Amino acid sequence: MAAVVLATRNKGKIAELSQMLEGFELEVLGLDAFPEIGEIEETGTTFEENARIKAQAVAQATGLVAVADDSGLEVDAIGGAPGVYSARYSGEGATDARNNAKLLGALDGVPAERRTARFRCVMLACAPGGEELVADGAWEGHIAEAPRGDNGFGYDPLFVDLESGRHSAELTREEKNARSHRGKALRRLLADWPAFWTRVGR
Ligand SMILES: O=c1[nH]c(=O)c2ncn([C@@H]3O[C@H](COP(=O)(O)OP(=O)(O)OP(=O)(O)O)[C@@H](O)[C@H]3O)c2[nH]1
Ligand SMILES: [Mg+2]
Repeated sequence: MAAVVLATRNKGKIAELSQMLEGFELEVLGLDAFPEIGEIEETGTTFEENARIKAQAVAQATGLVAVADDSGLEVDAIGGAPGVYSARYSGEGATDARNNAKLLGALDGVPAERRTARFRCVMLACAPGGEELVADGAWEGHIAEAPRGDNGFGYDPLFVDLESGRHSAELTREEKNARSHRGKALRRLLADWPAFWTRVGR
């Protein structure tokens, strides 16, 4: 069976992507199968640049097609922050809890109608020869005043889905994948996957 490696160490992403890739004729490997690959520094200034950095590094190190996801939260009232810095928003040793606390502090006093936000994701596949396939997705919502729900990861307890009014962390994995930035990006990537796979000679 054809193999791809997910170029991420984020367990939340791996769980969501693995579920969506079930049923495809693909062996999906994680970075834990390649302990020799160290930390990959995300030096880009856009989601696409960072996705490319991660996918290229892993494709070159493994000789396999690698799929990277670079994603983040854009909050309008604070100029689109934390954006590409979402994972590192609260600085050195950032955790989801500290990132969420910092975000609530930054939005202190901002009324509900100005708390609009969206998640963005760029999904990028890279072959060892450098050929690539890119897709993106966005998910509109707003930032609540207090967390709710236990599912998901990152800012999911604070992010409210525009359509359903539910916090992302209240959605099941299936419900989140059906509407999320990551779900949209992956479905777009998979639409062009057969042609890409032929092009890279797999
Ligand atoms: O509540 C959330 N629900 C989501 O669905 C989601 N998607 C992204 N994010 C945030 O954006 C960062 C990505 O940064 P990121 O793309 O660099 O990933 P990461 O550093 O966590 O792992 P890696 O893939 O780089 O190894 C993450 O850590 C989160 O803070 C999310 N938060
Ligand atoms: Mg990262």
